Amino acid sequence: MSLELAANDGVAPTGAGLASSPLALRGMTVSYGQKPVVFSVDMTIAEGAMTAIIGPNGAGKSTLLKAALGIVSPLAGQVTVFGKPLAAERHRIAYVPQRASVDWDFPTRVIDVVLMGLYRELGLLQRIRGQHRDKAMACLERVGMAGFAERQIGQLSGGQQQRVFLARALAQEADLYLLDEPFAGVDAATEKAIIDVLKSLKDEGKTVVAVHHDLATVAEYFDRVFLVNTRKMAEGTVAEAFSAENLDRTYGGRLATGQIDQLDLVAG
Ligand SMILES: Nc1ncnc2c1ncn2[C@@H]1O[C@H](COP(=O)(O)OP(=O)(O)OP(=O)(O)O)[C@@H](O)[C@H]1O
Repeated sequence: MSLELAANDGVAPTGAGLASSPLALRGMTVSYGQKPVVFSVDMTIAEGAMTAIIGPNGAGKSTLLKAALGIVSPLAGQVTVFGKPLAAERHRIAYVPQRASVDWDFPTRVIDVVLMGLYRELGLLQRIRGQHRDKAMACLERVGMAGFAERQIGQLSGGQQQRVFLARALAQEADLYLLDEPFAGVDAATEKAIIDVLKSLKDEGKTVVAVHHDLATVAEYFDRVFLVNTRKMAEGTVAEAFSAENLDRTYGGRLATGQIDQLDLVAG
C-alpha cells in the first residue's frame, strides 16, 4: 500500500445512497505502522438511524471513527459527510470520544466542558453570555447533570463524565453523532439515561453511530449494525446483518456458541 496515496482528497464518491448518507467511507485504509488496522472499508451510514459498530478488541472500530473525523489520516480512502467532503461538513458532526482517551485531570469545570460544544456559535474571542450558559445548562439538564455544573470534571465518576461529554455533543446541535463506547463502565441507570438521549436525538431525525460492545443490547438499542474486523464483515439492518454467521466471522469463532444462542438474533 503506497503511502503516497491521497488521504482524503476531497473527491466525493458517486453511487446509490451516497449523496444522502450522513457518513460514507470508501476504500478506507488506515495503518499506524506496517500493517493496516483498517483495510479497504466501505461504510454507508443510513440517515436518521442508530447504527452500532461492532467487532472484537483491536478490530479498528475507534480508528474508523477517527478516520471519519479526520483525526487520523488514512493511507487511502475517502470520507463524505452528507454527500460533501469532510472539511465542508465537519461542523455537522459531534463526537464523544472513548472515556479512557480523555485527560480527566485537566482542571476545568463541567459547565466549561459543555460550553466547548458551543465553539462555533461563540467563535473566537467572543464573550460567553447568559444565553450560552442557559443553553449549556439545558444540555446538562437533558443528561441529568445540571446539579454538577460547577464541579471539576476530574471529580466526577466515570458515568457522570460520560454524561457530560454527551451534553457537550448536544450543545453542538449536530446532525450526526459519533460515539466511541458510550456505555463502557457506566451503571444501568446511566446507560438508560444515555440511550434515552440517543433515542430522542433519533426522534428528532438525527443520525447516531456508536461503537458498541454489549451484543446482548444491540437489537434493543440499534436499528442497524456495521460489523468489522480490520475489514468490513457485514452491514445492514439488525434483521439482515446481526446474524450468528456474521458474528462468527467477525469474532473469528471466539464467541462461544452459548453466548450467541443467548442473543436476540433475528437473522442467521
Ligand atoms: N495511536 C496508535 N498507535 C499505534 N497503534 C494504534 C493506535 N491506536 C490504535 N492502534 C492499534 O490499532 C488497532 C485498532 O485499534 P482500535 O482502537 O481502532 O480498535 P478497536 O476496535 O476500537 O478496539 P477496542 O474494542 O479494544 O477499543 C489495535 O491493534 C491498536 O493497538
